[in-house]
Amino acid sequence: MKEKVAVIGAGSWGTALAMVLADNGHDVRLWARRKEQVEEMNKEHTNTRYLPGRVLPENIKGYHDLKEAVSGVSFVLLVVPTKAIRETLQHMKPYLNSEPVLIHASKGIEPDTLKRISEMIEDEVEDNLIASTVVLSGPSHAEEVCERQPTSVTVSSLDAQSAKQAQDLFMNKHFRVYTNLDLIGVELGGALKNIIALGVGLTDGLEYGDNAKAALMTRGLAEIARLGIKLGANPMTFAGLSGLGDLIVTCTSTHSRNWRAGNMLGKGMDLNQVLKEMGMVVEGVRTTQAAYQLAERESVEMPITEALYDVLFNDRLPEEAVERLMGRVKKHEVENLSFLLGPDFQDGYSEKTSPPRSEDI
Ligand SMILES: NC(=O)C1=CN([C@@H]2O[C@H](COP(=O)(O)OP(=O)(O)OC[C@H]3O[C@@H](n4cnc5c(N)ncnc54)[C@H](OP(=O)(O)O)[C@@H]3O)[C@@H](O)[C@H]2O)C=CC1
Ligand SMILES: O=C(CO)COP(=O)(O)O
Repeated sequence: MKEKVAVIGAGSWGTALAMVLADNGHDVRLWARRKEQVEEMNKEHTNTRYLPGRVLPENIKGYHDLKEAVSGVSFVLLVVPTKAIRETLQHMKPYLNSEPVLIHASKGIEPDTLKRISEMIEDEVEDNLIASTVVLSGPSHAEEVCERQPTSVTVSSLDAQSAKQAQDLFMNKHFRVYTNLDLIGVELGGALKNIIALGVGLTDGLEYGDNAKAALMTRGLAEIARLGIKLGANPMTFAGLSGLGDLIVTCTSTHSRNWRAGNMLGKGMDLNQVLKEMGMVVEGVRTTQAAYQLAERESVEMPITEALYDVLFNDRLPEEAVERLMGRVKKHEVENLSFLLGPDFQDGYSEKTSPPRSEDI
């Protein structure tokens, strides 16, 4: 069925997702805050700043007026950086009269409030729109999606029907969409993997090898899952597209903004210089701050996040951070899974000792 969809945010990801929706025959309104960008999209059918060399299908129309963009639509897809989510929702709120399904595709956690994006949405919109909020996440670089390269993602909502509606809206032969009802896990996986990608970029910049990369990704996933489980996520979600899948793509692809930013840091540039050079959002920086605070609040050990926090915000040298990570007190690798496998679960560490508690690891 042909739907009216407003895509709010015409950066690389908003534009690539608008192209998927346009391929599916929907009537797509792509909102950008800069008038000249909207003019370019409508006259030249391009978005040269964010997706150079790509031609936008005719059924994507650029909008500068937020009211016009969202009036009468069935779906609103929010794809602005996390730091712009609240402000954008506040501007949009008076015009959401058609009770659209709100989908977001942004990946971050807000520092200080420590809220996920669906929780920020809950703060900012009318009650009738909250339950049907959907997140779209997974391994999906805009640069490949707009080339119609095979891509698989996950949509999640507290409302199964809304997740299915989002699945139907996006699914096509290049873009496969799974549903997962673990909203917490899907949002956390997408946000927290950016921290690890920054770290991997950084070690690549320092010219450490593949062993370091594999270790960071594996132990990174362990600490993501540790925090996620404490916050109520389903552990299995972290083995899925929005967990392991997104971690792999972000840590191993030169498309990744987080990996590239980390790489520049590892080569010795300072953070402000790096962010200026990128000219695109590097969500992992603010999310490192948020995750550091969350780990403290929840008493969850997140050594990689803490090490990166020190490099980003406390002027610690990257080499020193790596040295500290390598020199941590001896640990057992496997988390205490007795909460999943029952109290008799044995981890094989020692016959005499009980399995370590997650906070010991
Ligand atoms: N790029 C990707 O491949 C993927 C990105 N994501 C996520 O999508 C989200 C958006 O990222 P992405 O598209 O890459 O970002 P980009 O840096 O490519 O674009 C950011 C967009 O947001 C706009 N913007 C910035 N600040 C504001 C504001 N205060 N109010 C309104 N609009 C604003 C920018 O407008 P302007 O040009 O005027 O500054 C621009 O259109 C992020 O959370 C990211 O993690 C998720 C999956 C894949
Ligand atoms: O989330 C992404 C891919 O799934 C995009 O990651 P970057 O923001 O690091 O480019």
